[in-house]
Amino acid sequence: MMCSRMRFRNALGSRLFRWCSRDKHTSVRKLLEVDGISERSKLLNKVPVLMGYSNTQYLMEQERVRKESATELISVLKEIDFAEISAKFPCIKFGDSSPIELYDDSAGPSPANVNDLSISEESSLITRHISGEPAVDGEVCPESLADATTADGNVLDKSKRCLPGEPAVVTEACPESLADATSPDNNILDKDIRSLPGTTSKQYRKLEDGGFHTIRKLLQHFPRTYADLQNPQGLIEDGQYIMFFGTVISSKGVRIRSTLGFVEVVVGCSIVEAKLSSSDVSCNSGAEQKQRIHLHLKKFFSGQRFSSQYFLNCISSKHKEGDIVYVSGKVKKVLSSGHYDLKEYTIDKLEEEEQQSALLDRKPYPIYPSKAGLEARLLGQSISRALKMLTPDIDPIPPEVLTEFNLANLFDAYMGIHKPKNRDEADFARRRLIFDDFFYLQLGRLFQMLEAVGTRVEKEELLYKCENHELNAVGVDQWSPLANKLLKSLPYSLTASQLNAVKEIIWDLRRPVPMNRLLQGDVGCGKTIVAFLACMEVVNSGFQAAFMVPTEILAVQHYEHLTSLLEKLDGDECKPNIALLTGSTSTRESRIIRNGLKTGEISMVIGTHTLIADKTDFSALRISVIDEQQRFGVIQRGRFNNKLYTSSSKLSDENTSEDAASDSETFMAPHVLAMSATPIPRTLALALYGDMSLTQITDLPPGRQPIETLALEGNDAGFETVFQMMRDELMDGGKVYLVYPIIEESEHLPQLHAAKADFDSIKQKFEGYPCGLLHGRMKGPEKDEALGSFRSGETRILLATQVIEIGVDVPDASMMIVMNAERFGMSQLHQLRGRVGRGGKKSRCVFLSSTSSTLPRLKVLENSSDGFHLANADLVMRGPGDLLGKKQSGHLPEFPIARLEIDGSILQEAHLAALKVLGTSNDLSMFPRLKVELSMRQPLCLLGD
Ligand SMILES: Nc1ncnc2c1ncn2[C@@H]1O[C@H](COP(=O)(O)OP(=O)(O)OP(=O)(O)O)[C@@H](O)[C@H]1O
Repeated sequence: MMCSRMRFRNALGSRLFRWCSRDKHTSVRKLLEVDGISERSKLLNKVPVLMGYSNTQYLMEQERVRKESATELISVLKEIDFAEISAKFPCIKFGDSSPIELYDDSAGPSPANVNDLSISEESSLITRHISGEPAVDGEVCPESLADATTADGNVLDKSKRCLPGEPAVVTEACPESLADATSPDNNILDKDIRSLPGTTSKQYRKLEDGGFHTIRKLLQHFPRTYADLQNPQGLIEDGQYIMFFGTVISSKGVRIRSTLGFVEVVVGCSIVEAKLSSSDVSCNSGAEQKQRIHLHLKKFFSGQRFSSQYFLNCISSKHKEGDIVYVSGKVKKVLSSGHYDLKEYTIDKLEEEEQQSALLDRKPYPIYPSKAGLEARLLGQSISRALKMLTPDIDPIPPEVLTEFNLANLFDAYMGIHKPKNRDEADFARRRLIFDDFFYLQLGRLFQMLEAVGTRVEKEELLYKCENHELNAVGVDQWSPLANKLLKSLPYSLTASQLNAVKEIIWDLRRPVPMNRLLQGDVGCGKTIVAFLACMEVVNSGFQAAFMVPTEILAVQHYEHLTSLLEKLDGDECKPNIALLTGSTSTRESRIIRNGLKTGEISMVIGTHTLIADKTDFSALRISVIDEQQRFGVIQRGRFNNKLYTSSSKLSDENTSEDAASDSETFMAPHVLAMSATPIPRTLALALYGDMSLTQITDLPPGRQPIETLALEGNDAGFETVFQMMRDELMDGGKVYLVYPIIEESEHLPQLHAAKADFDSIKQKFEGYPCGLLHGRMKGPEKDEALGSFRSGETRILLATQVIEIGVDVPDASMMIVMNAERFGMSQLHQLRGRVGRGGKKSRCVFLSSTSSTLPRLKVLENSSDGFHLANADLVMRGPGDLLGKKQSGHLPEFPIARLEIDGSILQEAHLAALKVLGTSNDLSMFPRLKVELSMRQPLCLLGD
């Protein structure tokens, strides 16, 4: 019964809509007369408007899609017996609110005049808008809804209408600050794409499929480049996509038959046909010959309604004779000469006269990157419409910041990037938008830091220290006794930047929030000792330290290094218990070590990935050091960071008071010190590790001699030279690394030298100098043995693969030869080169390339030993993706417009601006719009309330 009623209503609804669109239908006439409206055109206009749509077409499309859901809803509502519910559940009160008034009387008949279906649909439309739901297919957000009144009488002001997911919609429910913050202007950008005017439901769907769900998304689809609008020179060929400037000669609508018509705009423009050569006697030499051509822009319309002469005239009247326009599209020659059809065209009118004359020369025309197969035309049109929605006060950044940093207002920036008058304007706009990318990243990070600090004074102090970096330090005299002892026992003095790094890190360790710091420095600058000192600081306080490295070789090396340093300390009582845990550690030994970590007997562990295994538990882990952190995936780093310590029972030492441990710290996540020798330019590091503090070691230990670098072609002569150099080095008491790209020879890559294959021949060639072999396929102990022998001098030549690239430290190794060096990236070669020159002996490094064509790239390394310089060169040459490798670049924040390699200075400014804003208002309460914007862009940021 109910089903048949629903079917009937559905049918009635669709019939009504069909009637509405039909000419001269007698039933419609009757219906109109009943309602006192006697003209079809009036009905056609009234019905959709009453229902909240701008015209009949939208209404019909919407009706088709929503037919089922809307009608079902209405039926269900009608089936509800309110009287019965009231009787059963007295606590439920049905309000007697007045009907929802959408329009005042002057705007049209009262809703009572509208048939049942449309009232209900209208109500449901309002309900959806009130609840923040986006419009459904075909709905064009009715402007009149802006002033709608909710059922309980609250004014649903357009300015207070919140977006889905925002805290409140109705004025009363909005917290004050957010009510201000969500002012209409602030919200325009995050409006649903379906609020874009003049767009059909099909177009909405296309835009949504392309990922353009909001106006912001659309506006942030920036031009890839700009084309100079100049008429083409030379021959125009069929199928070319060309832009033209010209004047509208005519625009007319032609009705072909009752259901088909077209509008044709004819644009005349002059093109330079050819540059005549000086040999052409009839003309001035080099003169340009202009030709007048006509472009025919045709658009077809089908259907009775759209092929009416009236409709076609309306469309054609948009373009007036004499209008100066720029058009673009695919040209197709037609029969008469000088005439072309323009397909898939866009046509834009130049608005003002001065503009026209200025722009006739050169107006940058935005070329958008394609996305999800969307036609350029739809994208361009939609962006233009979105721009029209903007108001000049959309900018959440305070004007004083804009002035100080010489930035365009956000409104101008969007206008300037999409519709620039000239290149300068586009550049200025771009600068502002890049600034935004960086600014919110910095603001979020600093905001989070401040949130973790208690009082206002502390916050201000923190901000001050962020501005004045050198103040975040703990003097050596305040370090823990263990750290101090280790420092004093070192056979060398720390360099200035090593010392500053330790001071900065210890300052962080004393704070009640987990440190998240990146320690960066060039190869061989001495990061390891800095991390050891930080570990000793927490170990001294009764906590544990974990040191994770990417390879076993490195773990063993660090373990041996640290234990040998600790052996030299006076007094046994304070010596911490250090363990080594790698994949090669025997099961029995691993069990003992894990147990020791769990009970707290072991204070520090050095190891590989085994440290993040589930079964490794700590009693009181306070610092996690991740060496060569770029070698670990983000997930692995996260797992390591998340090893929360579970007990504070180890806080036995009296020094705990100095560490200011409080109850709240008991379950604090460990401090994280990540280290990297891949010299990432500061700008890139800031962006990549936006949430990390950065410490850089900028100097090398004293006495280091620059490594002499040579790039040679690996032909016979090249090899002869290199082997002679090697002989000299060995005779001089040096040690030599021979680095190979592969272990064994490969049929597929015959040009590559292989470590194993060369072993015997090198042994023969350098008789008397023992050789060793080291590669990734060897077992842990074999590797240790090979490296140990080389370190001790038992072997003088080590044939190795790139396993030695990271961290291997044999201070008296003095020469390196890299075979097929072109196979390695620049930063990688720089890392490899860093394995020599780590002691006082003058060292040499030779890069052999397979072909002469790859030599120039290697020659760059001859001239620079500065890792940061090389990384910058690499960054500019290859971009951040290649420089960082897959693992890291995949986690670069997405910047819609900024290019890290060239926009570094703006990042620095954005950092200063963020400090300034937070200095004015620590919790951003004075800048509510900024706060809302930040939460939109960085939802993970803890934004207080
Ligand atoms: N201040 C210093 N003075 C003299 N030698 C130092 C100093 N600091 C560290 N060293 C020594 O320099 C060598 C390189 O140090 P370390 O292994 O810590 O470098 P690193 O920064 O980790 O380099 P890599 O990235 O190549 O691993 C070591 O032999 C270390 O003992």
